[in-house]
Amino acid sequence: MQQKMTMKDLDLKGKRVFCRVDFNVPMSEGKVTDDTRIRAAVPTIEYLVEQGAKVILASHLGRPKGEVNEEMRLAATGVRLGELLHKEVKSLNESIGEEVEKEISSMQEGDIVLLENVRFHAGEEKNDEELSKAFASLADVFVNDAFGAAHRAHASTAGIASHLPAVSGLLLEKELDVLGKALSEPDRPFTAIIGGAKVKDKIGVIDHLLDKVDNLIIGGGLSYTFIKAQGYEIGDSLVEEDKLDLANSFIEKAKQKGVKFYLPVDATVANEFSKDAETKSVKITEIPADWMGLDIGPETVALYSDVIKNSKLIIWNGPMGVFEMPAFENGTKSVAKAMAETSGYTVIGGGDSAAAVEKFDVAEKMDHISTGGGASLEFMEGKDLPGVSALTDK
Ligand SMILES: Nc1ncnc2c1ncn2[C@@H]1O[C@H](COP(=O)(O)OP(=O)(O)O)[C@@H](O)[C@H]1O
Ligand SMILES: O=C(OP(=O)(O)O)[C@H](O)COP(=O)(O)O
Repeated sequence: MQQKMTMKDLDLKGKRVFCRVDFNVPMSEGKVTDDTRIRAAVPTIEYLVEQGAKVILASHLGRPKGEVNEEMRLAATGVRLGELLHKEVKSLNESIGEEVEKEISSMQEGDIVLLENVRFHAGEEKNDEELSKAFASLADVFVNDAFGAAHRAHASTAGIASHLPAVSGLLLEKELDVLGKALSEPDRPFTAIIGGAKVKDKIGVIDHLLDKVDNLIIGGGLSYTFIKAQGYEIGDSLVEEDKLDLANSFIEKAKQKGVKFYLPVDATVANEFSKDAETKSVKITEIPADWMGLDIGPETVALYSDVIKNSKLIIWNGPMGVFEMPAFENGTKSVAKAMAETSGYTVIGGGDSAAAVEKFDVAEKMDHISTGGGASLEFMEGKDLPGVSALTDK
């Protein structure tokens, strides 16, 4: 990939810096309930402050569809950032316009303002030229540190980059570095674990990873499409009937490439989709007709844990079962534990897997937890990330 300019390539003293972060964090009753993404942006913000920049932070929160939504204001993230930095962060209630310009014109070096949710403007998600120019007019330099939104070609992630010197922030750089190295020069054996609910969302990533890995482990709801494709009864388990041929073609591709393709050998099945359902462990070839597979079974846990422990590099994306319900958390919890115990380099591909390692208290033991779910998936599919390609070439 073409090398992009970073913050370190520019003299930022006294410069107005429009820094796009991803503060799209979970909130409840107006408070931030998980500040991981805010903490992940701190090194970049501290660097900008140390360099004497005037720091103008911008982010989206939720999907307000181009309208002001009181529940999606960013002020609470500004409060949390202020606590983390021990420094004032001034939250504004607009992201463009006269008031914003006035605030910025009175900023001193090292000051920080946080613009309002950029998705309150319909032009943001449309990557509107006028809005991109309006953002650019507020600053001298654009820093993109929003890895979580790097797969979106929006006005504040990509559009603005055509109008200013555009460089990567430290978080964006680190994410690209870790994921990029993993895919281009992996330590072997290299294992990818793909779980979650839908095959259709993971087609690209499975296909691309089959060109790279030594072992591909499949778990979660999407495994039943593979099991059915192999001719077995899966009862009421999740299935995508139109993806059966594709599932078999992946198994075939793995064979041709010499990739070991692991499917569950047993499952925890339930008589209904409920936390209070009746459950039992069965061989994967013996799922009763009216039951559904909601987790991998104990033999699969042992098999997958063994592969994880014998790998030098492991990338994990997607839970092994319905881990939100205690009756079906064992597979995900055990994989998380095996990831914590392996001496291999462990990478968590954001989203639900990141939530799972937090939930099972092993986040500290992972080598890299990506702040982007969709973004890391698209990266692992080999796709171009618009928030990165829009940056200025070195
Ligand atoms: N066996 C299963 N049956 C139904 N849902 C499952 C199963 N295993 C995992 N899930 C669900 O998949 C969801 C996570 O999917 P996610 O990783 O976001 O990817 P996807 O894009 O495939 O939905 C979780 O909410 C989890 O409960
Ligand atoms: O939370 C995000 O995506 P993710 O859950 O896939 O990591 C990003 O902030 C992007 O948000 P979006 O999917 O509304 O564009």
